[in-house]
Formats: sequence, structure tokens, C-alpha cells
Amino acid sequence: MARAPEPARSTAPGGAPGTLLTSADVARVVDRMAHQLIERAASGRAEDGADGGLADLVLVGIPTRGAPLARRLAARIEAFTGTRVDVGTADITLYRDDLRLRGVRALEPTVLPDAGIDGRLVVLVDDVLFSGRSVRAALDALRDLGRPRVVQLAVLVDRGHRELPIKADFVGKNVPTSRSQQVRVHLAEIDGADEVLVTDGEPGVREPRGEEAR
Ligand SMILES: O=P(O)(O)OC[C@H]1O[C@H](OP(=O)(O)OP(=O)(O)O)[C@H](O)[C@@H]1O
Ligand SMILES: O=c1cc[nH]c(=O)[nH]1
Repeated sequence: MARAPEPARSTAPGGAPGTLLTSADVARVVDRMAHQLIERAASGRAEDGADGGLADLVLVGIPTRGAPLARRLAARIEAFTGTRVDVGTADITLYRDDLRLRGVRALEPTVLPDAGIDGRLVVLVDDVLFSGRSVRAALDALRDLGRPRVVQLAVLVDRGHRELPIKADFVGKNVPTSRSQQVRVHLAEIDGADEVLVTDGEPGVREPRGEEAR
């Protein structure tokens, strides 16, 4: 198996606004996370006797950008191992506890692999981990979709400021931020190019997504 790439170097010192990850950094971080997922799926099999390994793994992306991220991780795992990994998406909108604060938005698709998630290792995938409220909502959404054997969390960027006892199992990049800053993840599938920025934007103001942006 190829060696996991070294951690990405940030181009902005922690907390300073600017480019946190370039396109090349994003690719390197995704590759490293894919290697970590491969190793963890293998060691989980040894620890608890589950016989699935990567076949047991389902990557479930949290829209918006968690969905393409999950697909990329699956593609890289397949490139490294030759094994196809199941991918899905789980819309969390109706499970949020802060819907009234955030305003109305269109629902995104929830799509699970044919084999479902019962008894499997589900790794939730998101671009940013901040308060933890999106992940909490995703856990509630999963409860309505099946009963995984284990649920883990993979995020591209952990920026701190948790409001709930939630911790990621796989983190692409930890970045200290002030609460008022924003971490903006741009992915080619949605935004035309890969890039992660730290901005001094207003909290609670979201960038337009997909069709809204065009
Ligand atoms: O830990 P939290 O405080 O929940 O913040 C993280 C979430 O915020 C962003 O999503 P957002 O809700 O802005 O929607 P988007 O993914 O559609 O941009 C991001 O994609 C995470 O899902
Ligand atoms: O900074 C943040 C906070 C929540 N969600 C994001 O995408 N960025």
C-alpha cells in the first residue's frame, strides 16, 4: 500500500484570514484521509470481529459539500486499494435544532446504497466541523435510516468552537479560528475549484450554493 502523504502545510497561519488550503493541499489532505479510513476499517475488523473491512464501510456525506467530499474519498480509497466503497448522502435539514435561526432552504437528497446501513461502519463526511450541530442532526437523521454497527465522523476542517460533545475521528486540517471568522470550503464539483479560505465574515451569513450562486 502507498504511504500516507505528509500533513498539508497551511498557507495562512492559524487564525489569520487567507488561504488555508490550496487546491493541491486539498488533494493531499483527501488522500491522507482516504489512507486513514483504509487503515481504520482494517483495524476495526480485527478489533471487533466484524468481517466486512472496506466492504462494511459506507461514507455518508452531509450536504452540501460533504456529499462530493464523500464521493472523492470513496474514489481515492478505490484508487489505493481496488475496492469499491459504498457512498450515500443524508440531508439533515429537518433534523436541525436551529432551523428557525437559519431560515428556509431547499432539501437536498438523501440517498443510501442498496445494501443500506444496518450493521455497517458508517462514516459521516462533512467539510467543516464547528459547533457540532450539523453532526448532531446527521446522527438523528441516521437513526431514521437504519442502525449502523458503528458511526464515525470525517471532516476536512475542524475549526473548533464546539457547542456539543462531538469529536471527529478523521480530520484533514485542524485550524484555530476566532468564533466570528468563517471557514469557506470551495470544491470543484460545486464551486468550480478547490480551495479553503478563512475569512473575517459575519457569523451566520452563508455563501450561496449551487444554483443559488449562478
Ligand atoms: O458544526 P456546525 O456549526 O454545524 O457547522 C458546520 C456545518 O456548517 C456548514 O454547513 P452549512 O449549514 O453552512 O450548509 P452548507 O453545507 O449547505 O453550506 C458546513 O458544511 C457544515 O455542515
Ligand atoms: O466557519 C464555518 C462555520 C460553519 N460552517 C462553515 O462552513 N464554516
